[in-house]
Amino acid sequence: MFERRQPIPIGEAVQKIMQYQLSGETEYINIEESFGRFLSKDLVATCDVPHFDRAPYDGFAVRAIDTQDASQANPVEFEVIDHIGAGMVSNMTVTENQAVRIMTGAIMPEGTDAVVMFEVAKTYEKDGKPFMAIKRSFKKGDNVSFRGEDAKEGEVLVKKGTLINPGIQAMLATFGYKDVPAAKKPIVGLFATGTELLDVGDPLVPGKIRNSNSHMIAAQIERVGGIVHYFGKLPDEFDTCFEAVKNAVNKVDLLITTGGVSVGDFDYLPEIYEKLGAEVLFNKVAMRPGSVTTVASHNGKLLFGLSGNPSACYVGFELFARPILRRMLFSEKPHLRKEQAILEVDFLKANPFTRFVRSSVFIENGRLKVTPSGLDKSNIIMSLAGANSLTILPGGTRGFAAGTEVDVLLLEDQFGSEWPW
Ligand SMILES: Nc1nc2c(c(=O)[nH]1)N[C@H]1C(S)=C(S)[C@@H](COP(=O)(O)OP(=O)(O)OC[C@H]3O[C@@H](n4cnc5c(N)ncnc54)[C@H](O)[C@@H]3O)O[C@H]1N2
Ligand code: MOO
Ligand SMILES: [Mg+2]
Repeated sequence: MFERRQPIPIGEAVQKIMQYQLSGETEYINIEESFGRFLSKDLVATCDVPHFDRAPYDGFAVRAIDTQDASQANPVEFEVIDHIGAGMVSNMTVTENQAVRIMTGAIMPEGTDAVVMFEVAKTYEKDGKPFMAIKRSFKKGDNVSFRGEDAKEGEVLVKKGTLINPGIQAMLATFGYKDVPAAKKPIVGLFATGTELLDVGDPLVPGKIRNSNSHMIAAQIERVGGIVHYFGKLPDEFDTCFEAVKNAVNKVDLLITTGGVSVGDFDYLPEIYEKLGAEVLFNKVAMRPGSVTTVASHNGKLLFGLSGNPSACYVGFELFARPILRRMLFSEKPHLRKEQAILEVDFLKANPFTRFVRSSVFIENGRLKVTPSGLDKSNIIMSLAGANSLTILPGGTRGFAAGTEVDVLLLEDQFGSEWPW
């Protein structure tokens, strides 16, 4: 029997999902493997950096007080009593008019409080002993890199949930994090449903198409930070699909299917959820594409029934599956980052529902601009390639003229947002 569905607002649908406090887990991984992972604990400075006062230049470590009378007319002379490079420690204590020849990175010798760069010192020997003279004065602290100037012990430097980038790798190493607390990657199960589906290597035959959704979503899952567990494709047969879904749920943290969620005669996902005894959170959302996106919960797991239509599937994943996965990766801003951009071209389709247009944002003269990345229909694949954003065009409108300021969700930005709608 044909079932008429009641669409719910997008924000409500997202909230219904986010109410499931799926918590992330920590695993300690070797720093060598941590690039591109998410921190599961705040990164705290375990020591001051640097942890000793040091020279930032090659030159001479001196006592500033001994330089105060130096001028063009009155060079001041220093006896050079030691010579150290980075990693070496002088055991001399510098007293009046003495200096230590010091290289960048070396610890400041006892008694010294300023560094004279080679460029401003004249070096010579007297009675076989090294000396240097300067014609200007220095203040205490001149050319010294102080203990703790980079970071202070105990400081929280990076929040949990942050993607580990090369700079964070440097921090982790600096603070001795041989083992890095990282968010365990959520395992996302994936089925593509559809009797029409061929594998990538199969030749085309009438009525059948190659399964592109599972390859697309696999990449989306990885982009978000999860691990894909692809269970394969399923024909539109109730019993086969029911058994497959039932067996898969317990093997993964979250299960995604594509196709078979609408009201067609071979769309079995709604009945599968019913037979499983799953609680359907929603089965229609006031949006385009992806209106048929259905999400259910079963045994504490979320089941995402994404549309079979490629663009609808793509958008459904980004709006509904991404945030809960990012939450499992400890993110405090798990949603797509929202920004404003200027619409570059007219978009004249009337919008009964809020529309998420696959689009391409770019910066021109310091302004964020956006243009659709191709045809805007939910069965379209090609517009996805150039999409780095989704333009949000609110429902109940008759289209938008070029030059209008619109909201965009950035697909490849790691900053995220707390709650964009
Ligand atoms: N009477 C109605 N018909 C439809 C409605 C509706 O409200 N009333 N909604 C339409 C909308 S909107 C969408 S979106 C689709 C959603 O359909 P399903 O999610 O049930 O998906 P399927 O029927 O299985 O497939 C739809 C379409 O996508 C192709 N497909 C499926 N899987 C893949 C894949 N893995 N790779 C590439 N392409 C795939 C499939 O061949 C179909 O062409 O329903 C509308 N109908
Ligand atoms: O769910 Mo359909 O994708 O609205 O276009
Ligand atoms: Mg269908």
